[in-house]
Amino acid sequence: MGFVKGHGTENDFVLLTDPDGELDLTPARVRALCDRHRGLGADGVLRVVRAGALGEAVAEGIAPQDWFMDYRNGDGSVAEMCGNGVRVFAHHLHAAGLEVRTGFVIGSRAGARPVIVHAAGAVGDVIVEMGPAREGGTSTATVGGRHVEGVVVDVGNPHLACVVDDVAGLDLTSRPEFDHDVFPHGVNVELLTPLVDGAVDMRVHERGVGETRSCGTGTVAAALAALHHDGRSTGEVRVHVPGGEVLVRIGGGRSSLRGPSVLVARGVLDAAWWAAQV
Ligand SMILES: N[C@@H](CCC[C@H](N)C(=O)O)C(=O)O
Repeated sequence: MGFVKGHGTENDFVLLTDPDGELDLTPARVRALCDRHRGLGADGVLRVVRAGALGEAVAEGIAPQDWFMDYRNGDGSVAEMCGNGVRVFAHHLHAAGLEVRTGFVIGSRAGARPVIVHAAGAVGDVIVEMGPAREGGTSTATVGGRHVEGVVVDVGNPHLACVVDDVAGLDLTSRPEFDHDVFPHGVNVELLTPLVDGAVDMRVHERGVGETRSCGTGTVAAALAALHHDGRSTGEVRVHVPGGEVLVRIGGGRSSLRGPSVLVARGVLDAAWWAAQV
């Protein structure tokens, strides 16, 4: 079976192209692929499948012939959406000749995500319409022993985006403690600086992964929290993450994410190794 390895601002993925949905992608196989010692190493897996090939019902705005991003976290869990993943997914579709249009829809469990591919060369450049970023009040978490407060944001997946004064100093080695009544299915926790000259610095602890070098949906949540902290509800924010920079726009009940994508390698999984990972 062929694979592609890629990343978006160093949030890295293994892509498995499975148009007809034939792959038995078990949690154990996802964990093995993502393991940085016994597998290829990645934060998550993107299965590239036609929406119509999925047994599950897909959301409004997604046609059976659309490509669907079946996203899995490195721990094997399923997540609704991945903003960096969508950009890498779109880049891969172009590079593999599976899509020739520059503007098209990618399906996700959070709904249809229209993309525009501005470049699909060595470094891709993709804008994703991320849908509404819904604010749901405030909540708290404990991060490395420190109490933090943040904005609850639904970007299709759950986030707690916290403006703090020392992003670099907080310990994200272990999973933040959070309010399970507010986040019954877990949460991605972002730490960010206040908005200065239209930009913030952000770090993230991702549900199902750990600290990663970027999280696209997290940057949208962070932009909303930064604007909120600045007394605004709309605007454009450059989000600096350890793995690079993305641009988020929020306004008119919608959000968009623009950023790079890199396809690193193409290869073939060993059939015996794959069969042993059940
Ligand atoms: N890295 C992704 C988000 C992946 C899913 C997340 N860990 C979750 O469980 O919700 C992104 O770029 O958005």
